[in-house]
Amino acid sequence: MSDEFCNKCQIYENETLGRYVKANDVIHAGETILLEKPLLILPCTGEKRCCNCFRFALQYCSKCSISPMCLECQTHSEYDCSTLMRLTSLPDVKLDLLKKHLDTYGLLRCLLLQENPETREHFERMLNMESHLEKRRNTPIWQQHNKEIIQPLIKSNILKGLQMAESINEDLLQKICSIWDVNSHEIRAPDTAAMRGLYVNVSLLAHHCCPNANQAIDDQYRMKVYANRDIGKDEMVTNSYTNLLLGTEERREFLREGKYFHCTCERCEDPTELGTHMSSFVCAPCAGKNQEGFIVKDAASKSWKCLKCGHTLRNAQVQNILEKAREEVFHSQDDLRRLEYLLAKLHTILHKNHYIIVDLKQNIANILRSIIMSSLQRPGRRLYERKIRLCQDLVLLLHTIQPGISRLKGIALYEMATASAELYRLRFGEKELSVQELKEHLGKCESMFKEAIRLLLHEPSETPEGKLVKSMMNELKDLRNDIQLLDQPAPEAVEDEEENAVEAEDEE
Ligand SMILES: C[S@@+](CC[C@H](N)C(=O)[O-])C[C@H]1O[C@@H](n2cnc3c(N)ncnc32)[C@H](O)[C@@H]1O
Repeated sequence: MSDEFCNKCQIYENETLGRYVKANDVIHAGETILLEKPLLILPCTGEKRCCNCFRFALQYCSKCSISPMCLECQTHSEYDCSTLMRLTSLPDVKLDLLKKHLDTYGLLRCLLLQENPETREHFERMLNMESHLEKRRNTPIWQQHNKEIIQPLIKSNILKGLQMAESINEDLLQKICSIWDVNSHEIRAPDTAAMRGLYVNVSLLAHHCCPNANQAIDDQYRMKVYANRDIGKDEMVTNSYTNLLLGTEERREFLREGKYFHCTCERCEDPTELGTHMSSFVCAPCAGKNQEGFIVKDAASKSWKCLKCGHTLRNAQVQNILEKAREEVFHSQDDLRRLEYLLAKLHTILHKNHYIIVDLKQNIANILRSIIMSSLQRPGRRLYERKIRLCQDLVLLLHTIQPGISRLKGIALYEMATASAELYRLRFGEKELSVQELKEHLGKCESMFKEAIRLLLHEPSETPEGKLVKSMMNELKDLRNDIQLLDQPAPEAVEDEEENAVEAEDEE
């Protein structure tokens, strides 16, 4: 454990969670809890990335003949290269089999941690991580790993040359694959695609669907974990293993399938998802009577029921509606008019915060962003108004599910501030706002900017969000200058005043 982590946190263990982490003392919002280097970085399943720089690999190392490399890198870890050179030159080693099954290389890299005296301790720490090996035994994922990774690696004969050859068996290899599935974190490759990193300490944090800690990865692939709100003494430190903008069933399914537990956090246990209704349906009978009723999944009976009138939906109906909605969203991608039409349609079936609606709105907001950014002329006011409304909806929702420091909220607020400032300038240009009104509105945008910066300030400086903060600070400066200029009298007003003064002097 790093010193900072040791001072701030303590590891506990119980039957439900396994190991988890609690705060030794109050950790304040924004405070760094942990900054950790990855134990190892691997590409995602089925991808071939340079083992040195992680760009896409187009060839293999000329020395060891097995490590994927890009066209620019010439070398990689000296220890790995010389060990692999020795292994690949053994008689009977089937290099083609290894190259055909790309993911064998990742597993081989894990075993090399044990070969190298300098990283042997890393190997032990990796093996000490949660694997859920027994829960996975003979499941489809077990069989897939066996077919695609483990058997090809064994049959390639390369393992026979390792010092630990005697202790390698199918269970050990399955265990390593499981550890990666349960504990690895998604990280951005240089081309912004996903890779996987293993972080020993970060992976001790338990999951929560409204976590109290955020994590971010810097340009050196270090993981920073910081408190997103004040964490009390002896409070559990939690992060999120899943996308927080999904509904309860989807989050739970992801956690059950990939992380082997049933989430019982307050958000998951509340059928209204803390009042956000991110999984609720509009009740048609209530709507017919001009009333507002929402159908939620009753936790005890597991049936879908309106909170107001008791009207029910069958599970099959719910699945059918969701499947169709998802399909329509998929087919409307990038088509603004179709997305808006679909949004209007789904609003009659799903709650305005339903996760499919939220996803649709984010799609629309992304399209509007690219229209605004690519326009040579200032886009029309309706576009800005739409953008602002979409950002407002998201910010309101995030206030509940990510009440503290939130990256998503910071970005949404920033986009709302820039679109609002543009809209007010446009309205001022059309003489709809007076100078005083424009000043007041821009003042509100300034507050939004400041809040957005506060929410993104703890992101490492070399991440896209960290870089955004820098440009936001410049934009904030410009906005403040604009507001100051509005305090100065307009040039015509100055001229009029000067003329009046001269006339007054002449009269005297
Ligand atoms: C990344 S590991 C966390 C560390 C792990 N508890 C250990 O002892 O190594 C993820 C595993 O922790 C457990 N876990 C994490 N959060 C949990 C939660 N909210 N409820 C139940 N189990 C949880 C699950 O077993 C999950 O597969």
